[in-house]
Amino acid sequence: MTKVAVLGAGSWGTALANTMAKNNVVVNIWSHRVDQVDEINQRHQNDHYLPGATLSEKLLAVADMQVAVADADVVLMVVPTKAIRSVGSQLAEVLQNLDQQVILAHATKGLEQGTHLRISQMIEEVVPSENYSSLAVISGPSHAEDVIKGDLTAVSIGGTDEAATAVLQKTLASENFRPYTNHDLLGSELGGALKNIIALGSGMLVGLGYGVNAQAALLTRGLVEMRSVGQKMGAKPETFLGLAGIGDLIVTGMSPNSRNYRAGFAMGHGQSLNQVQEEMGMVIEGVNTVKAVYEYQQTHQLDLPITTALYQVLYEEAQIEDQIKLLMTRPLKAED
Ligand SMILES: NC(=O)C1=CN([C@@H]2O[C@H](COP(=O)(O)OP(=O)(O)OC[C@H]3O[C@@H](n4cnc5c(N)ncnc54)[C@H](O)[C@@H]3O)[C@@H](O)[C@H]2O)C=CC1
Ligand SMILES: O=C(CO)COP(=O)(O)O
Repeated sequence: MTKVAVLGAGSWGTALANTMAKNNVVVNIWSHRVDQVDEINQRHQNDHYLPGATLSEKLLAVADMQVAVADADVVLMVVPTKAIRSVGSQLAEVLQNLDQQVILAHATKGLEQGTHLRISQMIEEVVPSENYSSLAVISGPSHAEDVIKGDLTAVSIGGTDEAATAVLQKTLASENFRPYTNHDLLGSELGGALKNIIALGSGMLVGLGYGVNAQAALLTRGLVEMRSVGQKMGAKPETFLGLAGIGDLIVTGMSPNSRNYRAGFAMGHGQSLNQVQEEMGMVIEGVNTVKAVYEYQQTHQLDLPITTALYQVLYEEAQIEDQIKLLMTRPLKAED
């Protein structure tokens, strides 16, 4: 029987671990917080992150990473981007101590500040290659809040090792949860990271009172920006037409369950970024990703007007309405 260690017990780590536990996969979920470990094991809840949800009694939470990872076939990292290096370094030590090799996967959607690296590139820098047989990503349209309720969901699992992505697929698949595999790890990671930028903008539009025409325009032109960044970084353009691209853009850009959309919505209503971040209590990945992509475009001859507008709002105190006006009155051009 497959054993999986999920590292990170926020909303997404918990929802994925719970999906696997309900499939009779042996799952240990690691959290660095003992109170959270107790809450999951004793009350089968993780109330801060998934209020009202009852978790599978088969899901075991563990505070010691070495205990969680021992004998695991798969390690799935689901912490925010800014924690990937530190959790990855702890994992490296554990795998070295255990002299163990695993299938290594992650479900994190961001880019590193400063380096603009993808998550798998950061993992490669901190975990010795002898400790994992392959790397994969779980991406696609999947809010934890909907998955935990059993709402129908399809995700994509990107990775070049078909045997490994098939193992992940099997651990997650159910009548309600349908994972597809693909070979484009890079594009699947980027789709998940880049759509958060556009979701922030979509929330802002709705917060300001604009309608679905405006949202459709933003999401469609946003997809063009996602694809240009993706192509520049080496992704397959067709990945952006799949679950990890347009699929995730739709769910995150339209649903109030999205943290990025909600953050944008609150800013559209006049709240400051600081207020929004304090009140959310969960990671809003798009805020850092906007900065990483804005910086990347400066050195890579890209034209990303939506990303630039959002950077101005989030980092240069520009007014959202002024940026919308600038976007709408740019020189007219062909749709390419
Ligand atoms: N929430 C969702 O529906 C989805 C989230 N994701 C992605 O999954 C990643 C995680 O997101 P969420 O679960 O929503 O985040 P979250 O904010 O709900 O939880 C993050 C978890 O990571 C832990 N953590 C933070 N820093 C840590 C550190 N230094 N060491 C150890 N643990 C640490 C926190 O204690 C918490 O348990 C993000 O990249 C997000 O974009 C992807 C798909 C769906
Ligand atoms: O990636 C997600 C859904 O697929 C989650 O997005 P948020 O982080 O905006 O909630």
